[in-house]
Amino acid sequence: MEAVLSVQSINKHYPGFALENVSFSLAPNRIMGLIGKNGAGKSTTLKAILNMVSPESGNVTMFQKNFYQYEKECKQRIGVVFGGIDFYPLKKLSTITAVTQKFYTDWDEEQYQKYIKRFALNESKKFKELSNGMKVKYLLALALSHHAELLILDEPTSGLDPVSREELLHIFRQIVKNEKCSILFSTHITSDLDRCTDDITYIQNGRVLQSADKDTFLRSFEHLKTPDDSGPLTLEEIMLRTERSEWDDDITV
Ligand SMILES: Nc1ncnc2c1ncn2[C@@H]1O[C@H](COP(=O)(O)OP(=O)(O)OP(=O)(O)O)[C@@H](O)[C@H]1O
Repeated sequence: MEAVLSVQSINKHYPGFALENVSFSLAPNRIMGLIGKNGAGKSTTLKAILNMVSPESGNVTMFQKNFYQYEKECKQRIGVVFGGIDFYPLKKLSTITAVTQKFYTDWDEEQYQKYIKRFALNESKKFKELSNGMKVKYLLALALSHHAELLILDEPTSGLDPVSREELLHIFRQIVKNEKCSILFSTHITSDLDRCTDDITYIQNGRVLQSADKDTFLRSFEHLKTPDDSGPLTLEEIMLRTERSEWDDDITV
């Protein structure tokens, strides 16, 4: 099946950091987790995909179209949530929603009201009056209310309590099952991936270390097992051991 998102050899340089030849693809109705330690390049990858930062080279194909050429058209079909963006802090949620819904031709008010209720959000509050978790939930409600076929989410679960996180992961699974939608989200929380993802892309120092379906991904790190490990390694163990071997290398240099 044709990928909904194909990222091809993206390069982006900052002083002291570079995304190098970042490539991966996401098939329809799949959830992909983007993992990597702090500063590995997860947000920069998502921003480069969305042209929020301009990559020096590389390409992004979304819905079989060149995203950079058909950006406006593609953006109608996606939902995007980035943490830490306090847009319109002094505006009430109802006002922000009124502006947002004008942008989307496929806005679904019933769906929006369903999520507002489910997330227990008060639309008469100002954006800055929301807690971090509530901000994420509100932005998700907006993203989920125009029948997006692809959600791109930067650490959507990081500000959430365990109950809300569980609920959100459940919603992700429901969306992918019931609607024509794929999800790409970055996270630090490896248990999110255990519970929810089909595919995993691991970024280390701006490069894709591995990108595959979860089983293939886990198998490809079996070399990190020691004789003391009876079962398969967890994702947390894989990350810890991969990053630790880097520290060991640093020490011997
Ligand atoms: N606008 C910018 N100018 C210069 N350097 C930047 C800029 N944005 C990001 N960087 C650098 O790029 C690197 C990757 O940052 P990025 O935010 O993509 O990492 P991340 O994997 O999302 O990290 P975290 O898990 O901490 O959010 C970091 O070294 C960061 O300092």
